[in-house]
Amino acid sequence: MNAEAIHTEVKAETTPYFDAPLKMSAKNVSVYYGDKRAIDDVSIDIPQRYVTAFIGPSGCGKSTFLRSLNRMNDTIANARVEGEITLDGDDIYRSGMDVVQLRARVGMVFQKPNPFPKSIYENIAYGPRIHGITGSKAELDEIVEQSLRRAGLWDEVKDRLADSGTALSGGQQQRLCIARAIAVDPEVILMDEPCSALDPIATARIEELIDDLRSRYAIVIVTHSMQQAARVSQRTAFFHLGKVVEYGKTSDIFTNPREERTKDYITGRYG
Ligand SMILES: Nc1ncnc2c1ncn2[C@@H]1O[C@H](COP(=O)(O)OP(=O)(O)OP(=O)(O)O)[C@@H](O)[C@H]1O
Repeated sequence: MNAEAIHTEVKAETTPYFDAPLKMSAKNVSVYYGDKRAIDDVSIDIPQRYVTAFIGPSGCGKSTFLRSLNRMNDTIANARVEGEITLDGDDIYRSGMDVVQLRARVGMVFQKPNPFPKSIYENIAYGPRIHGITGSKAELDEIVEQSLRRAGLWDEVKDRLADSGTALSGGQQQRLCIARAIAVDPEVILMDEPCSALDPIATARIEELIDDLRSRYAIVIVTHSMQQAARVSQRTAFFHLGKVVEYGKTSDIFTNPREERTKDYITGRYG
């Protein structure tokens, strides 16, 4: 293999920003709501087994961009995505892409915990069942237990799996939603301000959980809390007015930002 071929191969497997395997890549992505451009020509790579935080002032497009990573914007009538987003090199917007399957591979956890109004067990079992992941009841039981264990909820709910998911505390509900995302064996988990409705203790548990989960998944988290971004993420992208102003190692973004606008934001001069 010549030097150029080796270089190309390495580039294909790692992000240009970091020496980490690449999971998703967005190139020249713009997102419109009708005529309004909410995301303007964003290119960013999401590495495997890292937590990537999206920070930035309200309305700068973090959630819009996050939703474009699993085509959740498709559910918004006037939203339109331009550019290319790949998952393991495969264009997720290509024709013929199975969007239901994509959303299992790239799961999502929302700001407000949203368990189904069903039992704790059914909240987890529903996804594997509709995706045909499992055949027997014993296998399904196993997936339910394992997902709840990974989400750090098993010990609290193992004796009440038939109770309604909505009867749990807010923090438990959010861990249930994380368990529900895990149950369909995702590769990427998108989290849109997952702690904003939680108290500090429940928040700390979710943050610990995120840290545990990153050994298996690529995680992307939108957060308004810079302390949270600094605590849980290894990579941070600073969004402003629909653009990514700066993207890099979290420690660099918070201690040594290159851009004046990043510095202003992290020092609380605006936002
Ligand atoms: N469904 C929608 N229809 C029209 N405009 C929208 C829609 N959703 C978001 N927008 C607009 O797109 C821009 C980006 O919004 P977005 O929610 O992505 O920002 P954000 O950075 O996540 O904000 P926040 O931190 O407040 O949640 C904003 O101007 C917002 O008003």
